Amino acid sequence: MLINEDVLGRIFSGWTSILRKCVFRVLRVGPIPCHVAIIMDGNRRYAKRKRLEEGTGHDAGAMALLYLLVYCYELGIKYVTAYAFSIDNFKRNPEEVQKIMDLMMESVFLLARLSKVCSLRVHFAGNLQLLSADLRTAAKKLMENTAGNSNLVLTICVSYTCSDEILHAVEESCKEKTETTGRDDESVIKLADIEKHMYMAVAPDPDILIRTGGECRLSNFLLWQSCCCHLSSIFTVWPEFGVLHLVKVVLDFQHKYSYFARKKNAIMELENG
Ligand SMILES: CC(C)=CCC/C(C)=C/CC/C(C)=C/COP(=O)(O)OP(=O)(O)O
Repeated sequence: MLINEDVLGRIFSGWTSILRKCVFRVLRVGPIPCHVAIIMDGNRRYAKRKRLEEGTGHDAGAMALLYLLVYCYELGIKYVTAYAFSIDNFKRNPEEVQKIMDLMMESVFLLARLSKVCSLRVHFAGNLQLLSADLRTAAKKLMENTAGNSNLVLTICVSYTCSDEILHAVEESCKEKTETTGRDDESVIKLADIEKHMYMAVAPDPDILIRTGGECRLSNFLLWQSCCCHLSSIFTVWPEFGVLHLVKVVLDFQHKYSYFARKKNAIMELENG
């Protein structure tokens, strides 16, 4: 197991931490994204390349996520959303599925510790009914225990696909309208009703969506929310994603910032009539 309690101490100490803070101070002269979303691809390739035991790539992936959270906290990025497990991933070999679920359970404890260090709030987004009762209970407890925190908000998309999220939001909107108006025709459903019931209603739309592992697909992740965000496909596999990759992505974002700001304003004006 790669994840252990010493990790947190290591991330926050040493000369690399000082150097990182200096780089971040310079980066903060420009606009900083509010929300970064990530598709953590390439864990198995990482393990294969390093000739590690099968499944160890996911351990290293969870560590990389932990490091990213600390970098985002230090840089002032408020929201991080990670695609940890899609509904389609349940079709993988049952041993690998179990390994990822166990890892998620262990991560819950580590995230609880991190939440105290950097006032981290954790959300789990997706069809949580598909998880084991133990993991669901642990996830709900972590969400409740961190609900008062506000410096950094992590949303872990698990048992998630965006098409399932949209379907769920439409169903919930219809149910709510029927209860409140007695009408069940879809003409009374407004865009705002659906958005209110999206799992991702807990965060603003992402400014940056990163996919590692060299792929350029969204794989049913945040399709609804990513109409106006900077997409970044990175060749590096997820466990090797580090601070320099984040700095490069943020610099790219800053370079294109005025275009995205104009686009977002235009969409907001259209929505507000
Ligand atoms: C704290 C927390 C939420 C932990 C999450 C653990 C974690 C990193 C899960 C990601 C699992 C996953 C399906 C990765 C995709 O890489 P892949 O297996 O498809 O890799 P490949 O592209 O090399 O096949």
